[in-house]
Formats: sequence, C-alpha cells, structure tokens
Amino acid sequence: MNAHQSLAIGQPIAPPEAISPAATASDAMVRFEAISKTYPAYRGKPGVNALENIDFAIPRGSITGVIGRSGAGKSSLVRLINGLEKPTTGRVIVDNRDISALAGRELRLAQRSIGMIFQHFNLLSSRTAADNIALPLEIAGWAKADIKARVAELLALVGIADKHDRYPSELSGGQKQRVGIARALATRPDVLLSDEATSALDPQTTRAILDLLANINRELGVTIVLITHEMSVVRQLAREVVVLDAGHVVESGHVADIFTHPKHPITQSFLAEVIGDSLPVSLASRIVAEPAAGGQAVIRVQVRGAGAGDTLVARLARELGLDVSLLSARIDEIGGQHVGSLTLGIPLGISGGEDAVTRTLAWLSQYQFPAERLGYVA
Ligand SMILES: Nc1ncnc2c1ncn2[C@@H]1O[C@H](COP(=O)(O)OP(=O)(O)OP(=O)(O)O)[C@@H](O)[C@H]1O
Repeated sequence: MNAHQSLAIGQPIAPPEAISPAATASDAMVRFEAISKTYPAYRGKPGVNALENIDFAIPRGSITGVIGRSGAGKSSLVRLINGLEKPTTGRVIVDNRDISALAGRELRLAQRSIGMIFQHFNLLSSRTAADNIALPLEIAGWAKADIKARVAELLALVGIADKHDRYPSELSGGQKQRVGIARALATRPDVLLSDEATSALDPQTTRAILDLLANINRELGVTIVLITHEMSVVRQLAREVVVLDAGHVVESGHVADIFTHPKHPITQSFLAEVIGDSLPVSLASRIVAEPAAGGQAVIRVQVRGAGAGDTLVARLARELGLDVSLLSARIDEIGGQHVGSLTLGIPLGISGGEDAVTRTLAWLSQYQFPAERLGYVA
C-alpha cells in the first residue's frame, strides 16, 4: 500500500493541469493559437495590448469559465471567438475552422453556430418574446411555419412557454435572460458565449439561469464559454477555468484543482471573495501574528474528494500523538468534486515551541494536502 492508498480522507490533490495541452487536438471546440490583440492608437489615445500570447483550448462539450477583472481582456477574447474582432497575430479555430480568416457570407454562416447572451439581454423592445427569438431564424431565411414550431420549442426549453406574446418591458430580468438564451439557441449553435449573463440578476435568479445553462449543456451538448468577473459563477457552473489578467492567461485548469491549488495572486484574490475561504468572524478576530506560550498555531488545510477531511483530524492526532483541535470546517461541491478547507489548532509547547507545528506541516506535505499557517490563537 502506498502513502496515498492508506488515506481514508479523500484524494490527495494532483497538481493543476493546464487546459491547453490536453485539449489542443481535435477535441477542442475553440482553440486560441498564439493570439495577440492590439487596438491601435486613436485620436491621441495610446494603443492597447488587450491580449498577448494567448494559447489555450476550450474542450468540446465543456462549460469553461473565463474570469478576469475589468479590462483583463475577456470581451476581446469573446469577440475573437465569434469573429466580431480579428486577432492582430495568431488564429482562432472554432470547430476546426479558422474563424479569424473568414469574412462576408462565410463568416455570417459560421456565426450561426455561435450563440451569445449578454448582461443586459439586448432584446428588441418592440418585439414580443416569441418575435425576439424568431429574429435569427428570419435572418437565416427559415420558412414561417418552421419558425413558429421552433420558437414554441425554444420557449418551452427555457421554461417560459406562457410568455410567448409578452414584450420585454412585461418580463422580469430572469425571464428576459431566458428569452435571450432561447434566441441564442435558435439556430442550434455548437457554442454558446455568455458575456456576464447573470451580472444584472439577483442571486436566486442567477442560480436558476445557471441551472438552465447546465441543463442546456447536458442535454444539447452545447459548449458554453462563460465570461465573468465572479468566482461564484465559475464555481456554480464551470468544470474548466481560465484566469485572465492584463491580457495574459495566468492560470488555467480544472475548477476543482484551481480552487484547491490557486497559484497566481489574482486567482487567490478571486477565491478569497467566495465564502468557502472565509473564516468564522469569531475565529478570524482571535488570530494574531505572534505565538503565545500554551496557545495554538492555526493551520488551514485544503482537502478534496468524497469524504474529504472526514478522518484527517483523527489521523493526525493518532499518528503524531497530538491534541489537534478542529477550529472550523467547510466542504463545498465545486466542479463536481467535494472541495473544502479545515482550520486546525495545533498546540504550541509550554514555552511557545513549534515542534508540533513543524511535524504537522511535514505530515500534511507528505500526504500532499496544501496547508498554510494563518497565525496563532491564545
Ligand atoms: N475597441 C476598442 N478600442 C480600444 N481599446 C479597447 C477596445 N476594446 C477594448 N479595449 C481595451 O482593451 C482592454 C481589454 O478590454 P476588454 O473589454 O476586452 O476587457 P474586459 O475584461 O472585458 O473588461 P470589462 O470586464 O470591463 O468589460 C482594455 O484596456 C480596454 O480599454
């Protein structure tokens, strides 16, 4: 039995694996190859390098989150996927075709297989829900009877069959986004681009729309690219994530890996914003920087896998002969995996000695549990 098999406390955490190399073959739905995008200087404003050295692939059938702060380059990336912008260098391959090389009718045809939904829905206020959904089909030259049947199907798919004749002003934000999703799916696209599609919605409606997108991905097999500045959206929906910062991909991989193993400070700061990382106020307020004789060191351990963390405290106590306390614990389901963090109190020696802390950190490292020392409590 090796060290890993002997653990009853969930899987040790594998190092995060970049999306790019794994999905560069034909299983990629979208592939960025050596992309850069520079907006030229204009009327005295300097040029902007919005994207530099972008090389990654979005697996076919995946839900991939692209997260970044304002100005990171997310919208530029999306506009490259649907051919609204051309790269300055490199190629964007969508479904094995170089969309960056297409123009005119060819580009318009390719764009029919790429749907898009927006933060502010972008519905025509003068058209009913049904007529908004019909629009791309009219443009594509569908027959009237076929449009009618398809629109009815789409309204049912997004759960608003009864809103057929309603105008956007008569719909809630969530209902408007359902119309937007139905319109985006009208021409049966292979890719659905979501540009901050839930940013204008309350948390409950956001949850419902993200659930709808998950169903669409599962049932129709549509690849979803989720542009967002919120890690909570990535956590709820995506399996893969790409972190953009100042035009560069700083980290990418499976969501569960990135959540347990964030490397880049920008990823760490996104993660700090989601509740899983926060400590109970009563504990956080007691943590100090200096050890106190007879107190405890506070260690946070990341755990992952079914039963994650269940027996970690007991094993540590037994194997190291320590009086370990569990100060707080949180387990979430992220990217389809159980991921969590345990905050442990490790006793200091009578004179504040750290021998037990050193042994605990070595033990955790041996079993590949990422751990950090948060400070000390009396
Ligand atoms: N058409 C344009 N012309 C000039 N500069 C642009 C243009 N579009 C974007 N930029 C610049 O490129 C950079 C990246 O912008 P982009 O909109 O892609 O970022 P973003 O991550 O989507 O930001 P936000 O979340 O604020 O929408 C920014 O510095 C932006 O000012």
